Amino acid sequence: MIQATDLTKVYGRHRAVDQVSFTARPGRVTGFLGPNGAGKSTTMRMICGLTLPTSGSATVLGQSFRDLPNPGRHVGVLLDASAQHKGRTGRETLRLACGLMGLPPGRVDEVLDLVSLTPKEAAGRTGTYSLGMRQRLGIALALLGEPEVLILDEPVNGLDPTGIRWMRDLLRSYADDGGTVLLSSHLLREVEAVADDLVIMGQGRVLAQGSTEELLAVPGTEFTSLDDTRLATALENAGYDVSRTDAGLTTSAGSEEVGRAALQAAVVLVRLQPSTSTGLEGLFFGTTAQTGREEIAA
Ligand SMILES: Nc1ncnc2c1ncn2[C@@H]1O[C@H](COP(=O)(O)OP(=O)(O)OP(=O)(O)O)[C@@H](O)[C@H]1O
Repeated sequence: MIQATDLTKVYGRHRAVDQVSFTARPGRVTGFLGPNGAGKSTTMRMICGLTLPTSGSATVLGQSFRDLPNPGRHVGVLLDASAQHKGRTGRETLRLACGLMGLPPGRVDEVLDLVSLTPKEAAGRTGTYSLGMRQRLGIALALLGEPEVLILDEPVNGLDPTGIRWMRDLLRSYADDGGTVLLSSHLLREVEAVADDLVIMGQGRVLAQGSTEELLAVPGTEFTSLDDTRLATALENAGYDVSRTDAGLTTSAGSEEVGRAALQAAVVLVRLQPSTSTGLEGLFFGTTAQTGREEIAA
């Protein structure tokens, strides 16, 4: 469990993170989303005790990160995949971390296998690694101590499609086994595919949070008819909102009300169905439109 309570970070006159509160629960993947500069990394760094909050607090497994004894055994952290010593090999990096955490050296081969780094790759210096290989090593380090909580900042950056699928399966089974995952990413569709809960940030604040299902559910009805203008007017006159989408018209009215309005207006309905989700992309761009940042790739 991760609990952030009113976390705030002010740099000079800039409120990088402004009263951010959320809970990431065990058994669930919590997706942490927001455009560049929204404050995701700063929030994660405060949770991990690497950046001191201006105000507010965060706990991991009920304690502040800094108070956790042997934190690597409880919390696996990947904040910057490039942070490793470039002159060391992947295997040396893991062996060193094993020693620090008091783990048997055999654990190195287990995690190398888990993240699919070959013995040859593990023998190479991390300075020569591709971004994808660095991410895999970062994940190996995070998983090394078999922690109950994972905090991962952009872990799929640099991974190829197979790697992205692998990461999704890994996080899913980790959460299904009772682990807590906090995952930030710009890859919206990936987050949509794996996250049970979402926290969406913009300009340092939480703009929306809740279960993915709940946040993506769009109430209302989609329809097409032989006279959309006439039917839309009938629905608007009855007090419902109507908007045009690529697929036809969407209204806040339920199916039955649309059917009745079509009957009264003598319009033939061609298609009538509950609104399908606009997807995370729609929610994301909708909730962060005010920030004016649109460079997030799907
Ligand atoms: N050490 C620092 N000193 C001053 N400003 C900082 C510092 N670290 C972050 N910021 C600012 O805080 C804001 C939030 O940055 P942060 O890196 O947390 O955002 P982010 O959501 O992780 O963005 P990205 O997706 O681009 O990584 C930005 O405006 C950034 O410039």
